[in-house]
Amino acid sequence: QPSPDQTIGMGIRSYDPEDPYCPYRPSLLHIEELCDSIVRSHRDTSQFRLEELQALRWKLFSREEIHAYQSKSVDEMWQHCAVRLTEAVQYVVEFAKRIPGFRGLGQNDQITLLKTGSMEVVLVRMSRCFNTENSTVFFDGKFASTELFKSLGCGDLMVAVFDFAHSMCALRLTELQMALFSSLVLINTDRPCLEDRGRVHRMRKDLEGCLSHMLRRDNQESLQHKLYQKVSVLQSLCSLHVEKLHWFSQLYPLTVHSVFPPLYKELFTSDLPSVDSL
Ligand SMILES: CNS(=O)(=O)c1ccc(CNC(=O)c2cnc(OC)c3c2cnn3-c2ccc(F)cc2)cc1
Repeated sequence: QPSPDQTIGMGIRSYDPEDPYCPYRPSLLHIEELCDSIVRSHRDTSQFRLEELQALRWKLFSREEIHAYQSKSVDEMWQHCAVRLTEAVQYVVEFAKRIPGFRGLGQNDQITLLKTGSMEVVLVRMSRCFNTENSTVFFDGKFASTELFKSLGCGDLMVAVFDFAHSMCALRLTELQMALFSSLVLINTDRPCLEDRGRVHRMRKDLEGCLSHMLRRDNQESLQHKLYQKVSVLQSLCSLHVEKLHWFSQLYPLTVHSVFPPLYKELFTSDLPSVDSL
């Protein structure tokens, strides 16, 4: 029997790795603590709670409001979206910083992982604010369909972004599953120019262990390969975004150079990243 001092509260035994009766294997306790930390970080860095987005889901833009967006010039609408996208990325940067171990990585590796992964996590998170019943996404305080983004001149990109959000909704991820998947999208050992790949790999193994443990616990192992299949779609979406940005910057070099948010430029153009914007 466990010694009395190991029983706290409602008969829950404290964790003592030396105790043969210990209910937790160190790895299981570690996994549960890691999951708690990651889902808390995800919640704290998602600008809206799911209930808030749910309550807003039928707040649609009027014809006049849509027409006003569609009447914006290409560069005006690009500026507007760049600001929104940068805001979403800033929350992802904050999420990354709270992933246990992330701040232990070298500064350059943190920047490399964010430069290549932050947009991917923004796209994963967009499924939280996507209404599959009318294919609208929460943008600027109301729900909008792809037609609102017409003046961007990136119809194919926006359709792909909406389709991806739709396909993520179909997986019906819990916040914990989305949080763990988002951390795995960021902590990716295949990113180019990583200096300490081994350290990223060790973080990733822990996170993979968390995801597979939680999928097993929820009896949803089939989700595992569906999630990993999303990674290639994410990467092609991000390449398309960078391609469109390159096309836009050819047409409006001054807008990108002097009006776009610095963080947006550092993450999505070939300018060398500077630390202070992260
Ligand atoms: C992520 N957390 S959340 O609480 O669910 C949450 C959800 C939504 C919003 C406010 N909407 C957006 O930010 C937003 C909505 N739709 C987009 O695109 C359809 C956005 C957004 C930001 N960038 N882009 C975007 C632009 C161009 C592109 F190629 C890819 C993505 C705030 C917060």
